[in-house]
Amino acid sequence: MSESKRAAGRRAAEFIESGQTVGLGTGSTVFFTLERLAERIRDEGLEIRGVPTSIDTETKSRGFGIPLATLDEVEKIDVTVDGADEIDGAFQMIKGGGGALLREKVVASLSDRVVIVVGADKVVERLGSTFDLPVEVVPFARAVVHRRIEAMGGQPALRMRKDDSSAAYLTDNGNEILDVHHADGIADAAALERALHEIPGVVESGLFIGLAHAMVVGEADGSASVHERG
Ligand SMILES: O=C(CO)[C@H](O)[C@H](O)COP(=O)(O)O
Repeated sequence: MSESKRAAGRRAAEFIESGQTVGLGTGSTVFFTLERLAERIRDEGLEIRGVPTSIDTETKSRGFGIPLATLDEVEKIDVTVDGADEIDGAFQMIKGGGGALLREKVVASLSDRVVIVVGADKVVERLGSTFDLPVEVVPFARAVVHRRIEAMGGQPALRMRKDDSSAAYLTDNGNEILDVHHADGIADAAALERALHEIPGVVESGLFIGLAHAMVVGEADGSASVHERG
């Protein structure tokens, strides 16, 4: 599993060129991109500035010595490398397993090119078949959003912290996440995305439609293949 993530993450770092502003996604696959970018900065003098999509990525990037910028300091992003929880043949994705979906979507929307790095197990025929859809919600409205999503046929579950505090997980933005199960998967991701955004209290959904330009798929044998969206 981590060998496929490593292969994809490191391969994507090879596409980055000096002078670029680079969106830095979140997760265990992107970790390997950060690792390889740090090597290239050290060994080749690669000059980039990274825009992190989470506090976790910011911390890791600083540890690797990658120069960083905030969205206040950049007008656009040349290329973003990010992971996904599922991606289908049309390059539609479920993201947000790591809770960073809102910042990830903002950064992706500002990027000329978005490269998704995944292990082969993340490529699916139908979104929602292996992973529940994260939806970021304002805590005040959580119960209302929960009921609205249930009425739409989803089965939401409040994401909890992984310690024993019995407290709800909070995103970097102070919001909560409902992980929504769809028993038969998601038939029409674009329609669901539109419907979710019509619910007051929904901050963002983990459906990423039309945002990815390429995907790098890593395999357990350490190889990786690059696929461009048609
Ligand atoms: O969307 C994300 C975080 O919000 C991640 O990109 C996604 O969860 C994939 O993570 P990993 O590379 O650890 O499997």
